[in-house]
Amino acid sequence: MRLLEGKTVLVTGGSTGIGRAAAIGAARHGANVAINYASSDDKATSCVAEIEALGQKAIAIKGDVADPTTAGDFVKHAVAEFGRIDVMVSNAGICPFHAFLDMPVETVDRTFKVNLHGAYYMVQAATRQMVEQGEGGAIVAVSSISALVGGEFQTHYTPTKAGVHSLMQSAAIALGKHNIRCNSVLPGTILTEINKADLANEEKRRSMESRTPLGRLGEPEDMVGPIVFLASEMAAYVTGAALLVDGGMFVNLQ
Ligand SMILES: NC(=O)C1=CN([C@@H]2O[C@H](COP(=O)(O)OP(=O)(O)OC[C@H]3O[C@@H](n4cnc5c(N)ncnc54)[C@H](OP(=O)(O)O)[C@@H]3O)[C@@H](O)[C@H]2O)C=CC1
Ligand SMILES: C[C@H](O)[C@@H]1OC(=O)[C@H](O)[C@@H]1O
Repeated sequence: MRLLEGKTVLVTGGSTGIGRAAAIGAARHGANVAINYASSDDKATSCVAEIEALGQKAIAIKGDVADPTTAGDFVKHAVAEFGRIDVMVSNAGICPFHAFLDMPVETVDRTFKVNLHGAYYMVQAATRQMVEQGEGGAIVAVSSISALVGGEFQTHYTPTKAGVHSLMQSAAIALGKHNIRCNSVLPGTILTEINKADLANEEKRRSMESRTPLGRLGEPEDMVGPIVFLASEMAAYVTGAALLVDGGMFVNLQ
């Protein structure tokens, strides 16, 4: 069953990792897709090519989500190409691991601006367009298990993921009257560029795996079903919800 037939889906941070998998997964479900990305031109181009090979339309628009003007520009390009938008997957994010006591101010500022402010501007720009269209829509924000638990080298990062989770709850209330649903997915540890260096430490990687009841870390593809589900009419009565996608890691305390 194709769950997003004829829909226009926007994905931020769609060049690699979870965003790329979500963009290609949405296309497999019948959507035309616009991706935003920051720097990986070749990967963005190849994502578009993969989507076109599936018989769907795609565009890639470069832009830093931390810049408040990027969001409006992204939505404008998508509407010019596809006529409307139906779904926004707000996914772009960074996690520059660093200790707390000597955390540079610039690292804190940048992480907040990309992960939280960027999500805010994107969700706002997408839903302004959806309200204008008058036919509802869906937002799926990529938060994290880190919205619920801490990380020694993520003191600047975990608050942004809690913020994204909270943004979806408040946006669900603000936008319910427009039939715009706002939900988040909370991935556990998914093997992508964001944690390649961190998980190159064999001991750390093994310890993360052993804490995961399903016995392995996640792959970007593991995020596709949950994101497509929340974006689709299958989730027509789901809003303000947060879906953990972590192989059971969160509940494994002892
Ligand atoms: N991997 C994991 O274990 C987990 C990841 N997450 C979240 O998932 C999301 C995606 O991360 P993941 O796929 O793992 O990481 P990747 O590093 O593979 O992908 C990050 C994506 O975000 C884009 N991006 C980064 N900064 C910006 C920016 N300023 N403006 C626009 N795009 C930007 C990158 O674009 P480009 O490459 O072009 O620079 C890339 O497309 C993040 O929000 C992360 O916090 C949540 C929980 C766990
Ligand atoms: C980047 C980390 O590996 C990843 O990011 C998250 O949000 C998860 O909690 C993991 O720590």
